[in-house]
Amino acid sequence: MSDPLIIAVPKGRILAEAAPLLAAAGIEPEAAFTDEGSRALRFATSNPGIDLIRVRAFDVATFVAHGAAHLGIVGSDVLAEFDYSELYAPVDLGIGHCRISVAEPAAMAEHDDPRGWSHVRIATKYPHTTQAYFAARGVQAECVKLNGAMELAPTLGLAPRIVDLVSSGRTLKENGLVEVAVIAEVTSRLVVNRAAFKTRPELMPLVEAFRRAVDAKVAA
Ligand SMILES: Nc1ncnc2c1ncn2[C@@H]1O[C@H](COP(=O)(O)OP(=O)(O)OP(=O)(O)O)[C@@H](O)[C@H]1O
Ligand SMILES: O=P(O)(O)OC[C@H]1O[C@H](OP(=O)(O)OP(=O)(O)O)[C@H](O)[C@@H]1O
Repeated sequence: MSDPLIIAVPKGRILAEAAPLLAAAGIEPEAAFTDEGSRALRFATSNPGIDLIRVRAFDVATFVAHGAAHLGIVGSDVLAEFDYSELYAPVDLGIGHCRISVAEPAAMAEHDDPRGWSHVRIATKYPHTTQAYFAARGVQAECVKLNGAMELAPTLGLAPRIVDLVSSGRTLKENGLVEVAVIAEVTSRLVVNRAAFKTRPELMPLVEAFRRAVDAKVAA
């Protein structure tokens, strides 16, 4: 028998939305998987041919692209930032809905015209996405890379604008910022390592099981 298939799932907010989809696709992980207190990183499932690993959202793409995991669940924000050619993203899972946007202090937005920008300094976790977005508009973007709490950057003078994920808008509001442009809508995708897809025949029915689980959720 070949080694188990490894599915990489991000810890954090996606995990709660992903768990019912995994169950609907016939993957029942051991209880520790959804226990935030557990320090384990690899988990058995009801299927002896499938194990789950719980990693940081950005690392899901890295594990799958390098073939260390065969399948993964990852936000389209992460996929766009890395643009790994080894990843095939066949199913939009319809979870993790948000958008990636440009934001700035409310007072600045009152007399700011994005059409007049020629050079911008941006604090973000997404420097490639940011540069590509602005370059397509003829604007040079200088990025300051942060891993979180981007919203602090404008008031502390690190960068006047940020590019970050927005869902309810509450984080921006509570930090005195407003959204001035939407770069892209974001949902989580099922990703597969392209080489593994050719060599592991069990992957195709698994991808189809996820597709059916998403269709059933949409129809419900
Ligand atoms: N507010 C949100 N609403 C909906 N989906 C979100 C939201 N924020 C993030 N996401 C999605 O969830 C993924 C993981 O985000 P999360 O905030 O849990 O990670 P993180 O805290 O940045 O991760 P880490 O702690 O590993 O750095 C994102 O890549 C995105 O696709
Ligand atoms: O528009 P909202 O509904 O307020 O959501 C947006 C926030 O959600 C994400 O952060 P998260 O809560 O995952 O925390 P993080 O800073 O640890 O990534 C994102 O980075 C924003 O800060």
